[in-house]
Amino acid sequence: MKPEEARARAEELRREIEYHDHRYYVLDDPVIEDAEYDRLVRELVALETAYPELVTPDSPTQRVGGRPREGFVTVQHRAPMLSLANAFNAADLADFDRRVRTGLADEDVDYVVELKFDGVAVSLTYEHGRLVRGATRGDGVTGEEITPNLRTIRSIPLRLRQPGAPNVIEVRGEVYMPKEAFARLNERREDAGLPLFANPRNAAAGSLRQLDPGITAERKLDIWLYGIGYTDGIVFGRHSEALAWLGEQGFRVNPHTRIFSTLEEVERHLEHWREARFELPYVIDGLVLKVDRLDQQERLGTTLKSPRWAVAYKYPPEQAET
Ligand SMILES: NC(=O)c1cc2c(N)ncc(C(N)=O)c2s1
Repeated sequence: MKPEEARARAEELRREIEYHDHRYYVLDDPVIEDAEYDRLVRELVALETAYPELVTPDSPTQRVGGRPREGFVTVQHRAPMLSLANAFNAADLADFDRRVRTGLADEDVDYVVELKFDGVAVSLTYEHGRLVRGATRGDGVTGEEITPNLRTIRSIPLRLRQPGAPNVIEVRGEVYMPKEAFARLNERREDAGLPLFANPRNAAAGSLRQLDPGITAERKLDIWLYGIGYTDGIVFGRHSEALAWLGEQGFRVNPHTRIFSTLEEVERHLEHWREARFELPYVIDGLVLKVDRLDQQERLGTTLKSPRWAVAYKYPPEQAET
């Protein structure tokens, strides 16, 4: 095969593998048999081995890369990752809603209501559509650079759907360990006489902060994306629009998000999830309410710590795992 044919075939294989990764890991709806998928990957690995100059950082073969690092580098988030004020009951919610409507001079308000995942908050930076950096939230301003670890999470796209990719976009989400994976991991650790993780959040945090990405890759982590930080080259009018765009770009966005325009509807929704959350294959500790229109978010602004346009409604902690 001539080099330019190899380059063309490698790019064709990458797109095909990316498509199937998206179907399998993001949509949970594969359209190819595992054996056929493995054949595609083997062909790409063979091509990249024969023509090493073909290897690109965003090739699906480069997910579990690099030697273990000595330590973690810290990075500054271009836009701070704020924490959320909490609401624990109907009175707290009514206070939040009143403050929002007062701040907006009684304009109509739509709330986007999303599940609140009990995992590790991370920020993914894409430049010209390619994943260039991943970091933990840290203290909201400075986080730990964990790009190689995040690249092992197969539902994280290494490049965005072209065209339409902005120059820079920081995407926020929560890395978590599904309940099933957590139970299996602790079983293995018990058999190996290792200390057990207390809960899926600790297991996710411990798995993400591995200096060896090969270990992270074994831990079956996953991610939900739910926010956008700094952007250059794209503007959204509503948070719900940003979520839809994330889904179109191939990100894993949670299907239980809803939009309501009255507090009564929000409260009915929160009551539904008070018990329904235990049926989910991942842990949530509440739900998050966000004012949908971004111009209204701007007008409400933030305190030093938290946005005035969002609140986390928390359920009482789950009974300790028996
Ligand atoms: N600190 C924050 O801003 C957030 C934290 C979380 C979280 N742990 N889970 C879900 C969401 C969400 N759906 O927006 C948010 S937002």
